[in-house]
Amino acid sequence: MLSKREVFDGVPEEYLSHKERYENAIRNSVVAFSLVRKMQEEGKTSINNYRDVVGGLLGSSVLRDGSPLGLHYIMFMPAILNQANEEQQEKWLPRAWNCSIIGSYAQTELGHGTFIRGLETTATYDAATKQFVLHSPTLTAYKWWPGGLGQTANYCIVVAQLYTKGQCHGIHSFIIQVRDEETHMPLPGIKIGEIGAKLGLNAVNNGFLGFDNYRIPRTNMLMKHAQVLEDGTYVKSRHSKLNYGAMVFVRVVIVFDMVNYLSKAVTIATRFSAVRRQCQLKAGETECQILDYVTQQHKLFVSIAAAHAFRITANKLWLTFNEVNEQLVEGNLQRLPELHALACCLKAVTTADTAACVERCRLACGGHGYMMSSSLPLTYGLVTAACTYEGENTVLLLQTARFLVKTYQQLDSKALTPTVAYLKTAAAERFCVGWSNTTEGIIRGFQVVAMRVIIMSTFNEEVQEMSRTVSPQLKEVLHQLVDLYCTYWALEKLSDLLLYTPISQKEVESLRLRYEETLTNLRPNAVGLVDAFDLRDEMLQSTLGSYDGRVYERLMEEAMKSPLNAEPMLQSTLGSYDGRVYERLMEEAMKSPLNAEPVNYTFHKYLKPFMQGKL
Ligand SMILES: CCCCC/C=C\C/C=C\C/C=C\CCCCC(=O)SCCNC(=O)CCNC(=O)[C@H](O)C(C)(C)COP(=O)(O)OP(=O)(O)OC[C@H]1O[C@@H](n2cnc3c(N)ncnc32)[C@H](O)[C@@H]1OP(=O)(O)O
Ligand SMILES: Cc1cc2nc3c(=O)[nH]c(=O)nc-3n(C[C@H](O)[C@H](O)[C@H](O)COP(=O)(O)OP(=O)(O)OC[C@H]3O[C@@H](n4cnc5c(N)ncnc54)[C@H](O)[C@@H]3O)c2cc1C
Repeated sequence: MLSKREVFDGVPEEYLSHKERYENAIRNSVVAFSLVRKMQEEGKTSINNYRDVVGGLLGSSVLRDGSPLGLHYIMFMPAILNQANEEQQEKWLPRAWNCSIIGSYAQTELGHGTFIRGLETTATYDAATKQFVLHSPTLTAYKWWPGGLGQTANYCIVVAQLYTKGQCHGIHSFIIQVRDEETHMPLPGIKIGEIGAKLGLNAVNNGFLGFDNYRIPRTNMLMKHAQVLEDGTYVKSRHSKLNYGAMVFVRVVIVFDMVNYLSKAVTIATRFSAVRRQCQLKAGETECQILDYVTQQHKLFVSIAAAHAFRITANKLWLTFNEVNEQLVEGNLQRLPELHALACCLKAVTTADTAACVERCRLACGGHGYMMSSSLPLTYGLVTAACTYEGENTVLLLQTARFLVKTYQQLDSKALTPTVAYLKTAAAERFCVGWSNTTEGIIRGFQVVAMRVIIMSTFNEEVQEMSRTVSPQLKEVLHQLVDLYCTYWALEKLSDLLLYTPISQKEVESLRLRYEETLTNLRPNAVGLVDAFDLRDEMLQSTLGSYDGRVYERLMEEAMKSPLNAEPMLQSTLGSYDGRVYERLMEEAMKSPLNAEPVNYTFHKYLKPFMQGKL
């Protein structure tokens, strides 16, 4: 098994070229996902519960900047489970599950990502041959972004506008082979490659895909929800948005992902803050730990509380997701809009907050936080991408707003679904809720704010759940975290509270004092709280956050690994753009060294043996 950082004669991956990063990612991924296959064979993971296993691997040090095989598990397989009929699942799932085919998910195009009803790729049914003809009518119709598609996947789910009998029926999903299974060469009518270097996730091998009147069998349209019969008759789905199911699933999974990244970043920053001594609280004294500064506590402690809040929320969202999907199977679509709104809101809020908190953790570590070896810049690159993919955050919050406004408009005529029932209470109190500086008082205040602006999501604290299952000592600390999280956001959103609740100036002042008291109360447990995330050094991969606190020795050891300390010069930088966006993006993509060859050597050396179960 490859050791976690030994690649290319011991050169850490930060110093690899773009092409070497990809080749290294393939080597690491086939080894890592062979473990998943071994667990499958031993019955330790199944097609319905591999999320934790794959999620753990994708967040691990072995695949620290993503994996070309990630989308296979994250979207290709869930899309088959969610949108293929039984016959199609029998045909495709076993091959996907044992990785004898590697898939991706191709929805976004050069010209469209958010407005998916505007996608340009067409799938036109030819009844004479019982085939669909896939075509990219323009450059902007090229699929752009699908993970793993550049040089790795040989199949993918393609989302295209379905035409039959001269009529367009909107976007539908198709499973399409894009490369030869033996040679890995792109099939005739397929134009494919990778899109080039990105801010982060440079091991994911995001690709582009164009079709030139490419034919597939009718039965390659995923037909669980809608169908096209042999004569071209279109049978529509019970609900037009059931085809969006794969996106809802990934939005739910992303919330769990944010818990992992936020826990990692705040562990690194808190431990470093306990080791780092800088300046004196009183002249003549020894320099104090920077963790003793209230300003440092203000930067970090709310991230500890947020990691717990997000974990509780993610678990609750996962329960809701499974409940609603069980109801969908029984034909009950009643809670689908609520699930969509929840998944949109929580994906947007947790990714935006995590990106902000990870950046704050980096800033809290001074210059050492800016080092790649701290792992904080890499973590930021990973989480900030999540604000964009799987639905850009602004757009997803608008979806939630749309649902809340609609719910409010039906407040008196329709039973409310569980997660918006608070709107009834807030409405009943006619916004004149009395203010109290308690956790419950703050939550109620936000419910009133939400009621008024109908775009704030409310924060469901699971305090009762904690009091049943934890010791008095732990309960006290967890309550401190709850208090911290609520008072932090009450102070952050003070303008709303002042506008819409009767909070008084005196109460704001005591809220501020209470906030600082809570920081002080949490200080003695801060390192213990991040130790409780139980993240091994191998996971953190950080010179600043290692458990033993040997920060400076590690910084120097890592610095000495730079080839710059052994050689005079390294690569140059790339050219800039002239404003012709799509053509320039494609021209830049074609500069990638990966696109210079039809098939990278790692296919024959690693990927093919892995897919044939010979590794
Ligand atoms: C399993 C292993 C896990 C491992 C975990 C490890 C790692 C972490 C995980 C993930 C990270 C890694 C990789 C990420 C890969 C990312 C891949 C992608 O990015 S795939 C592409 C994603 N693209 C999008 O998300 C596109 C965003 N746009 C949309 O979703 C839609 O365009 C829209 C914004 C929702 C608008 O759709 P539309 O225009 O059709 O609808 P509207 O007219 O706005 O609304 C009409 C109506 O429909 C309702 N609705 C909309 N969507 C849904 C839905 N999904 N479900 C249910 N209902 C929906 C909407 O509410 C309206 O209802 P009403 O008001 O009643 O009319
Ligand atoms: C790392 C990464 C991996 C990805 N992986 C995949 C993948 O595997 N498969 C795949 O299909 N896609 C993938 N994507 C693409 C991703 O889903 C899209 O980037 C995303 O949906 C946003 O679409 P866009 O990039 O076209 O931006 P746009 O939709 O053009 O948005 C650009 C800006 O316009 C704003 N905007 C757009 N519409 C509205 C509106 N109605 N109201 C207000 N503001 C609006 C947005 O808020 C945003 O700020 C990936 C993207 C990234 C960054």
